[in-house]
Amino acid sequence: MEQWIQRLQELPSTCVSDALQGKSQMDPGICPIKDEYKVAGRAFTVSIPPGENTSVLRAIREAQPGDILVVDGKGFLSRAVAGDFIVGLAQTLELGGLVIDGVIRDIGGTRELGFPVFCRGTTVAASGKTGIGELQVPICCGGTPVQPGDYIVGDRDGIVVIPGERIEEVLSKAEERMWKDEERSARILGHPEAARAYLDSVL
Ligand SMILES: O=C([O-])CC(=O)C(=O)O
Ligand SMILES: [Mg+2]
Repeated sequence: MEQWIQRLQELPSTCVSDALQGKSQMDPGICPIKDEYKVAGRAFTVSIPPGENTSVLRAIREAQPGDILVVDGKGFLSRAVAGDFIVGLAQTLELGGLVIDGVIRDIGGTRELGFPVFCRGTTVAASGKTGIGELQVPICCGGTPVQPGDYIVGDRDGIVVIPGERIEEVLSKAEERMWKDEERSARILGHPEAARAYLDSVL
């Protein structure tokens, strides 16, 4: 695994967001189907027309292990981009996760798989299989541009997109932020005098 991805996996999405000055996050309507899910890795992008998911299968076949499939389903809420079978295929081929601007189905079975999926919710109806769609093109997912090869970090707080060429700089800033936050909390929280001194220093 790329050392960048290992470092990304250790980071809360909030620190990555701070490193990007609060920009580049997806719409908060795209949520993990289990609270504890986390995704961190390179984006493999998929663009599909509303209600059509053949290209998701093509993407699962083409993507590398660890890749995060980022699917622009145009926010369509009536047809499922995937269900427990398609998510199971992504898991079997060791992809890193699925981020969908759209909905899934078979939610019970999909949760049981233990594979990280982020989406806008569920529906009962399947998508069509006409074969239309594009892989590894620039897309917009949850209102945010995503290029093939950008990096994605997502958890219960939200999903952040890191432009591929900024990964090194953003990682360093986000790590520094995380260490500073941890040090500050350990020093101040639970210590009333330190808490008062902190408030006096910032107000
Ligand atoms: O077949 C589909 O399009 C969605 C589905 O139910 C599955 O993946 O299990
Ligand atoms: Mg199904």
